[in-house]
Amino acid sequence: MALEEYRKQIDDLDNRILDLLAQRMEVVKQVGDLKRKTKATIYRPEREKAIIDRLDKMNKGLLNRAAIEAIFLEIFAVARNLELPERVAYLGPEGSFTHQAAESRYGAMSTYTSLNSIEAVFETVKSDRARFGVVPIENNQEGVVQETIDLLGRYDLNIIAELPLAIHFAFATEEENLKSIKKIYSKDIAFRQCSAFIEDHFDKGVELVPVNSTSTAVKIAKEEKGAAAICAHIAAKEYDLPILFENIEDSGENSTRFIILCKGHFNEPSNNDKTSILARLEDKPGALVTFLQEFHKAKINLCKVESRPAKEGSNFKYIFYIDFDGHFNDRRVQKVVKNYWHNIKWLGSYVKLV
Ligand SMILES: O=C(O)C(=O)C[C@]1(C(=O)O)C=C[C@@H](O)C=C1
Repeated sequence: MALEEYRKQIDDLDNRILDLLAQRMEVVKQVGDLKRKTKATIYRPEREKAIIDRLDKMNKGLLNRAAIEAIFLEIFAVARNLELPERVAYLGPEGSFTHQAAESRYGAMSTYTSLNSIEAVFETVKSDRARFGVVPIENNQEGVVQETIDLLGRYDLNIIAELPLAIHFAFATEEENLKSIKKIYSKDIAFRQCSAFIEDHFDKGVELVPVNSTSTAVKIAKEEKGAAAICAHIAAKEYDLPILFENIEDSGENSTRFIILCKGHFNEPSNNDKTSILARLEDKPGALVTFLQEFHKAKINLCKVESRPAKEGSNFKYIFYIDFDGHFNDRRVQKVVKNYWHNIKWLGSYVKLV
């Protein structure tokens, strides 16, 4: 068949897809009306997961799960926006990895606010200037983001979803020849994670200049002669700085887990959930072991236990951030926590992705 013939077929199929999408959005609009009347929650991640699970199961075509997910997450994002435009606050600046993570979930139709600190994201969601907040909670090379854990203790917000993102760094510059590069701008952490690339391509004469974000690095490299940036792909694209090398990080397994914050939101169980809590245990020998043994006895898998010093004025020396498998409403979980009501702050139960 000639190319023109194939294209004709594609055009016909696209027309039908668009028509079906428009029909879907008509129904979504009615769901939105209903939800607004009953004050029900717009964002239902467990329902979105159930749809993707179902489509993945029935799918007989060429699409794999990742492709189905990519297409439908965008459809859900448009749908949610139609039900109620949602503002998403994230740890900026524009072009940061957090921005990339936020866009991967909320798509191109949502309204975004870039903020300068993790606390500003918490504050913005708390005071209803944004419905959702996206912040990093841990990187598999660098460990947990302690500020996020501490803020989860201080603010009454819920974790409604986790977002794992593979972190890749790009090397971007206006220079065509590496020999012309005198300065490389980036974040400290990025220099550490791309040290082999830097050693392999540059001699000691090149200056590594740490700045507060990889987007700032891109902005400077765009203006300054002889400068380059190590940055997120999205940042180089945003400021139109040519990428010379992609994926320059030392380890191919660098990933960051982000969380989505929201006020007063409770996800229904999805059958594959994770729960996050903060536990304040008494400062006496064996308190943590006894508490954790309860999980063991109930056959609940612990995913993460992090200790943080309790801040002044508290009777407790340490606060423990704990992630475990299961929904807070599960009978097994309720059995464990029932003797610890006063010690526990429930942060959220959400679909487990990591
Ligand atoms: O089923 C719902 O509750 C909807 O609002 C519809 C819909 C969808 O597009 O399928 C949209 C948003 C929710 O996060 C989940 C699903």
